[in-house]
Amino acid sequence: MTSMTTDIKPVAIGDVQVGAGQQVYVIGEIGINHNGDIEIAKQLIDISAEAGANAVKFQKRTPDISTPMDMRDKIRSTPWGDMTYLDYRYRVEFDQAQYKELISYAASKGLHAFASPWDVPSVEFMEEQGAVTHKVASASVTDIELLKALAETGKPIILSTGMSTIEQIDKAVETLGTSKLVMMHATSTYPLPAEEANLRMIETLRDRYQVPVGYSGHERGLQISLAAVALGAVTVERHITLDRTMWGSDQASSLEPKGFESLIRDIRILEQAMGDGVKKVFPGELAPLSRLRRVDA
Ligand SMILES: C=C(OP(=O)(O)O)C(=O)O
Repeated sequence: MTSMTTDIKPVAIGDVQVGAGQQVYVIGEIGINHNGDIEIAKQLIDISAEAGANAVKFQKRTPDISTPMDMRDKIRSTPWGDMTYLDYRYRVEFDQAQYKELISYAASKGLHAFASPWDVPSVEFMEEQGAVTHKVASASVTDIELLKALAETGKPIILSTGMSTIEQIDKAVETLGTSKLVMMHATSTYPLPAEEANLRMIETLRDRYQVPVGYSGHERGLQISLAAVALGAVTVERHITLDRTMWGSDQASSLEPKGFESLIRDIRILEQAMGDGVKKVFPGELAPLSRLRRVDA
């Protein structure tokens, strides 16, 4: 258990409380690293369950709406041949039946499964799936129409804050409300260089909005995510992949199975190690005390 105690109340995500004093809610971000292949998605769910994660996450798009106009006709080389960016976006989407299968597969492994919907129909899509929560991707912070649709679901919302100004975040929080909000500090550089991590934002966001704050990381390695936990991050999300050399834009800045497992192992150790900040003499110190201390006071 983490020990950072504040007055900020935890937020219930399904059957799990997310907040200070609770287990860190670790999310394996599958995103689009499945490359449209349901078997890869299932393997990434298996990996998350074996690593001890709490949830897996997908990205859900209606490509006709969520793909920026100037990107649509650009030609992209893909494992399925050259195609427009818009066609590629369709190629990596799952349909309702596939999501149903993935969400129940995740549930059978004890994991929540949800998505960041990138447009209003995708909110409806994930609502039909009965998702326990929805995430706002950093790219969507300024999409007020989307945020309103998310607020209307009444579900807890996880708001990421990369590529955004504090004024844009203020407006997003105003639209979403704070009663069921978990925020995530993020910097959307892929991969994230340490000097852009700005982890002290975790405290800034917590103080400013008085909601639980986590961390969505895009760095290589584990140190920055672990430091985020030491600074009180209540949730950690990392992209995961079967193999960093696989085709796809997020694969290189993702964690492979062993890395994700090490990350969660170390997060669970940190939860215990942070303590409560109240000075005490621990039982393990008594023998060294009697052996080493010369003057008793
Ligand atoms: C891109 C996403 O998240 P983040 O902004 O936290 O990286 C996402 O959740 O789809």
